[in-house]
Amino acid sequence: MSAEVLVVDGGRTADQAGRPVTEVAVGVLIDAQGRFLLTSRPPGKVYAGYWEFPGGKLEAGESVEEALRRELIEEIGVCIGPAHAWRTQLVDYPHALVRLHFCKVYAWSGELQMHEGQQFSWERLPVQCAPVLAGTVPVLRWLEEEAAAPR
Ligand SMILES: Nc1nc2c([nH]c(=O)n2[C@H]2C[C@H](O)[C@@H](COP(=O)(O)OP(=O)(O)OP(=O)(O)O)O2)c(=O)[nH]1
Repeated sequence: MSAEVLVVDGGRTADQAGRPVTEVAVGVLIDAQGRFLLTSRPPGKVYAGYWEFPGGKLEAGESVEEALRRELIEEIGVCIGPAHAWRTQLVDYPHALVRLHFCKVYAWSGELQMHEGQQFSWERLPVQCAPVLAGTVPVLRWLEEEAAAPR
């Protein structure tokens, strides 16, 4: 868990009093070869074309795992098995203050289908996709740290 706020695209202060936090469930899908899935943000969304891990906002009453399961069916056509809560990161964008709940996922069913016009790529470190969304960059660092010192 990171207590720090990552401030992106602007000089806002770290004082977030009164700003609503949007909760976001994010899946780090890891395949049998140790690769992880990145997808590009669809046309029409903020930061369109930037690469990220698939996921989306929690709806009212949903848990992170429920939201992630719904979002991945909607966005990439797969039904995930267990979502293992991994790290959280608070990110202050101009458009929103978001709390990203990153989960590792090792099992899913179905074939990848990009339902929103995204691109996808199975990646290893260092990633070949660019640009990577600012709120996604810390995840690559965490993966590097784990690769250097596996638990
Ligand atoms: N899915 C995802 N979102 C991320 C990552 N990193 C990061 O900063 N974000 C931010 C971008 C957005 O502000 C927010 C996700 O919101 P979104 O707009 O993609 O969610 P959504 O699919 O529910 O969108 P919508 O229903 O409003 O169209 O989280 C990441 O790795 N994956």
